[in-house]
Amino acid sequence: MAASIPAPLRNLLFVLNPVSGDISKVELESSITAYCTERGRKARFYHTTGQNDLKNLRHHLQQHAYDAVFAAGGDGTVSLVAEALLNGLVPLGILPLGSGNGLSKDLGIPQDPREALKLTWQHQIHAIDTLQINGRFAAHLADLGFNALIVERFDQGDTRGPGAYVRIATQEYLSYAPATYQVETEHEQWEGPAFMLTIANARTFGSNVIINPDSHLDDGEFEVCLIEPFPGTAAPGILYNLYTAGFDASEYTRRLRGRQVRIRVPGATQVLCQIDGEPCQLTTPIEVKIRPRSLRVLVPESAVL
Ligand SMILES: Nc1ncnc2c1ncn2[C@@H]1O[C@H](COP(=O)(O)OP(=O)(O)OP(=O)(O)O)[C@@H](O)[C@H]1O
Repeated sequence: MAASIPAPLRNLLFVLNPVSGDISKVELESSITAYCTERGRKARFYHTTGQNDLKNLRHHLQQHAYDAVFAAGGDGTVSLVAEALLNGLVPLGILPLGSGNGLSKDLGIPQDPREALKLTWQHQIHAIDTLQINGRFAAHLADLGFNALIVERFDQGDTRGPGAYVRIATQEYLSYAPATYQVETEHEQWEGPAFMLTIANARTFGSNVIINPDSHLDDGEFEVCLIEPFPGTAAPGILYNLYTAGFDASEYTRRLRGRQVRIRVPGATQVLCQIDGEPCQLTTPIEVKIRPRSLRVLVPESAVL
């Protein structure tokens, strides 16, 4: 992946989600300010509210000039800031504060937010692909099927963290009824029932599940990763594969690749989806398109994407 040698980023905006992570945002703001001031950078802060954040952030970015905008929050905040910066020259930085932090992991960004602050003065800038899913923005991973259901239940629940996610997944697994999908790329077609179907721009979920090994964020294509219904006896092997970059090793998994994909769900006009960790309903057929190299991102100097 080609990287450009960046000019120093002096004027920085930090978009903070006050409710993500269990770190004090007051302390975080003062440590960011101190860190930036020591290095001749100017830090400003923008707080999300959970209401009209995209529209309001876009308006703010039209009124002010920044050299980089950092998302300080979980996957939802990262996706929000990424969408606001889409197709522009200003790069996205990430201070991971959520429970998953998927895109930051795929970009090789340190998971300690104070370590990630180094990106303000030591970084490479890369341009990565993003996706358009029924007109909605996606930077990382989206799902139909089982994982979308778990993300929705998790979102509705009071408890956070990996433990809550595993508990919900275990409860839902026993009664889950897979839907049938028809997937059509510009190269091939596939039809059948699927336990889950991941629309993958990236490689790894925040849970460290590697759903799309050997993929690249700037290759101008994305993958549809399918896990077909499997007997309980196959579950440990599939799980092992998912944590060891062996997605393709199972007879119950397959991947399709393309720049444009249409997904039909016979009998359903609306389906539950999760996009970058946020649940939503999508009208069928679902149309997915790649936006090649449409987002500039800050990554550590040592990162290999
Ligand atoms: N001030 C706020 N009050 C309530 N909700 C907010 C506020 N700001 C943002 N949100 C909501 O927070 C969600 C995004 O959260 P985010 O993903 O950043 O953190 P998280 O859920 O803790 O992390 P993760 O997605 O990694 O689990 C969005 O649904 C957004 O609408």
